[in-house]
Amino acid sequence: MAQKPTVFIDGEAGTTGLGIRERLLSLPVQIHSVDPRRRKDPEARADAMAACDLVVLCLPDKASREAVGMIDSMAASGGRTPKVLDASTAFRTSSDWAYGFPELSSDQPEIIRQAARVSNPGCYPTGAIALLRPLIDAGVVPSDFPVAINAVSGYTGGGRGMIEEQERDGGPPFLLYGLGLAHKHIPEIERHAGLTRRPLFVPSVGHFPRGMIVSVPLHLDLLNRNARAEDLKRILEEYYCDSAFISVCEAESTLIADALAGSDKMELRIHCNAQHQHIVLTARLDNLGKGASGAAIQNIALMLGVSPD
Ligand SMILES: NC(=O)C1=CN([C@@H]2O[C@H](COP(=O)(O)OP(=O)(O)OC[C@H]3O[C@@H](n4cnc5c(N)ncnc54)[C@H](OP(=O)(O)O)[C@@H]3O)[C@@H](O)[C@H]2O)C=CC1
Ligand SMILES: CC(=O)N[C@@H](CCC(=O)OP(=O)(O)O)C(=O)O
Repeated sequence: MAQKPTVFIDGEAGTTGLGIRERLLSLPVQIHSVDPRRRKDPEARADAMAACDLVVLCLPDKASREAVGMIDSMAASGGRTPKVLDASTAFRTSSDWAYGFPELSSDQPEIIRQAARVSNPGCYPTGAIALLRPLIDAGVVPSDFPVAINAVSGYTGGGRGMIEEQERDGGPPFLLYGLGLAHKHIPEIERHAGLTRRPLFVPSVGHFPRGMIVSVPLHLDLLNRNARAEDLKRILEEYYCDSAFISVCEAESTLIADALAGSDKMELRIHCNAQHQHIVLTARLDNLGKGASGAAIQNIALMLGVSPD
């Protein structure tokens, strides 16, 4: 029997690392771990990287950059190097990294399959890009449209620090943040949605563990091609008709943010008031599911050429 490919998760004990580890059990791969006491020891990590086919970086941005530096040094000294999937924000707009959103275009799965380095999308960008990219590609939303994006995330989006804080102290019921209007996900959304004007982005966090809604309000009469809500819905339905993870659903009068907690799926909706020519596009997902570990598993399967047992 052929040997199973090996995967090392650097940051295995963190929120995203644990989610990926759990989901890896569904793939025919072998997990290579380091002794937990040496999990931050560069030598132990370098040995693990040299021994595996794919390393998944589930680290803060700075530590991710350092890990990629270690792999670059291994390559420079002629060593065997693993493929890399990075969960941080560090390389999501780098042109020499593939963007790990298989539903981005029909070419994207093959791009990911061939790539040595893939960046896993951010949780908020996953929702925003899924809504906007098809409509921009279709020419309905102009690429320079002044887009404003609102979003709410469960507190696990803030990693271990925020989880401990919210679970220890109760945490505020709802908190608007990123009010300097310079959230780290804005360049990623702009680039991969195909926008040429920087979008406004206002994130928030609620006192619930996991779940997310990303909303994009638009004035229908400012869009191209006299588009109606039905046209936008049809564009999204055609774009995602082959996706096992993204579905286009009927509008609802209310949306509960954590309804997809524990799932790797994402639901897109178009809410419309035709009389006032107002629409709101919404994406609902689990920030730790399709927004992190679920997407990582899709990418790992493509990068290693494996599928669930
Ligand atoms: N949580 C989420 O919803 C999402 C997170 N991400 C991204 O994934 C990455 C990880 O985030 P998340 O899992 O939430 O964060 P966590 O804080 O939960 O986990 C990070 C892990 O990395 C470890 N770590 C930190 N520095 C080093 C180092 N130098 N060497 C080895 N291990 C190290 C931490 O250990 P210790 O705690 O001991 O410091 C911890 O176990 C981040 O870049 C984040 O932006 C992406 C999508 C969604
Ligand atoms: C609630 C919360 O704090 N969320 C995080 C983003 C979470 C995340 O997943 O960011 P990456 O995908 O880029 O790692 C934040 O706003 O910085």
